[in-house]
Amino acid sequence: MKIAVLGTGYVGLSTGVCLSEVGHHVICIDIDDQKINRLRQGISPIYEPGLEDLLTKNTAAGNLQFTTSHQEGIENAEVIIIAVGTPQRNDGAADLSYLLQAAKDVSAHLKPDSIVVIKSTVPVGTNDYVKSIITNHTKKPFKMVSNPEFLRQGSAIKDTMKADRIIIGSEDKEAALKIQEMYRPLNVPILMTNVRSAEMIKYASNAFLATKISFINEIANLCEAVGANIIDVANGMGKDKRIGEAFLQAGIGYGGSCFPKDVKALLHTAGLHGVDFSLLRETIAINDEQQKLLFTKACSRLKQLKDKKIAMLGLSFKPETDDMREAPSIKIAHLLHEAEAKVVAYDPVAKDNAKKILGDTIEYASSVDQAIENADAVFIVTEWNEFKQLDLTEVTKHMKQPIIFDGRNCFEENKIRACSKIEYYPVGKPAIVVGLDT
Ligand SMILES: NC(=O)C1=CN([C@@H]2O[C@H](COP(=O)(O)OP(=O)(O)OC[C@H]3O[C@@H](n4cnc5c(N)ncnc54)[C@H](O)[C@@H]3O)[C@@H](O)[C@H]2O)C=CC1
Ligand SMILES: O=C(O)[C@H]1O[C@H](OP(=O)(O)OP(=O)(O)OC[C@H]2O[C@@H](n3ccc(=O)[nH]c3=O)[C@H](O)[C@@H]2O)[C@H](O)[C@@H](O)[C@@H]1O
Repeated sequence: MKIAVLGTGYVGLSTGVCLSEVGHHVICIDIDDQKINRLRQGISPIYEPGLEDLLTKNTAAGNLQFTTSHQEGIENAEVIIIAVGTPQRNDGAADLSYLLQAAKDVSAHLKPDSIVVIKSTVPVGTNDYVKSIITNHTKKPFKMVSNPEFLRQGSAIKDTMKADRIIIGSEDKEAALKIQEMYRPLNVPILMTNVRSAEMIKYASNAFLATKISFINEIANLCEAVGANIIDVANGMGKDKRIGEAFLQAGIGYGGSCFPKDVKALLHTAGLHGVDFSLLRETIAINDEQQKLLFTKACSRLKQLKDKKIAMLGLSFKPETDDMREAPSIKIAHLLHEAEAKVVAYDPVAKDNAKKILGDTIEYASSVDQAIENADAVFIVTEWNEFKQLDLTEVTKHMKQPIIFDGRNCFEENKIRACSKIEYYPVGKPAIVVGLDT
């Protein structure tokens, strides 16, 4: 099948690469010529395990092309997948400006009877709106399908090739069947729905997962207050199949390019329709507080943060990505900066993106050792494997005070107790102090 994909972000690129891998002819279009130039050289503009290999392989095989020309990309495509960004507007609603421009780009070049697929996350009703825009710009017949995406950054290729489900929303049976056919080689369960249900499934899924995280974070805070252990509690809850083990990891709140914006967008949609979705307001409020947790704990332990050296380990919103969008590290760095602490951060891959947001409010180390040297405290912000494997005895030896605030519960109790001197503050578990009087 000949497929055009608009947008080479996480979603467009992963989709394009995976569809080419299963034998389709894919041309990816982006308005960013630097991205397209890099992609043509086989360089991925994002850090995503496994992506570059498939990119090089399928480009060499001639299944995968890149262009900045909408005409070149769209004019021969049977299926046109729109995967442009839908960021957050100031009022919480989804900003559809990229999508609307993409719709115009599509209408200018589509060939008759092609299928336009919206993969971007869009509020209920947007597919219908886009359909009316394309109809206003072209007389050529076309069909629309809503096909939201559920991949996670850091495992985008695996999530696409082995998805739990594919949602195909359309009022047109023939178009739905053609998209089902396009995905058949992936051998993934497919659910056909109407367009509005497909749009809602995406937001409901993200909002539910975000709420699950806020719930477990509140339970963790309560565990700390009553002396319970969140790891055991989450384990015990997760064994119940109705609850499930996934997304019960307590920490310092969710971040990323989607949960924060999608929860707010759903709340906005609810408001527009007179539904008071107060649960989502709480999900957001709990998350905002949770992102301050390490700072609050450090204030209460160290009293005065002015001129204290804090080593921040991790900047990206989660491991295996260099994405800094809505990362908890941003709020933490701002709070520490306001408190006049000296922050030295290390992240295996997110340094360049972090610099664009945090500038010189913090310093950037090029290794863990450099960050922790003479630090008054370490904040573990992202659970990179590199940090989980740290030798805590070595780490604490190089610090001014052996105090660790672990926002991601990276270490087992026996590893911490093996240190000769440490003060270790996890999330939702009792603090551990070894070899010190506090
Ligand atoms: N990042 C993720 O993990 C996931 C994102 N989504 C949703 O997918 C959509 C895309 O997200 P990302 O891939 O993260 O976006 P992104 O913002 O990283 O990339 C979007 C790309 O689209 C390009 N673009 C904008 N207008 C264009 C046009 N008219 N023609 C061609 N290219 C154009 C931009 O230059 C950019 O490279 C969003 O709606 C997002 O909510 C859904 C599931 C997962
Ligand atoms: O719509 C999207 O963009 C995507 O959003 C999330 O994917 P992603 O943002 O890549 O990352 P997640 O692995 O879901 O993590 C999101 C945030 O939640 C946090 N999290 C996750 C799981 C958990 O148990 N605890 C927890 O605090 C992570 O640290 C991270 O900050 C969803 O998991 C994807 O299904 C969805 O497609």
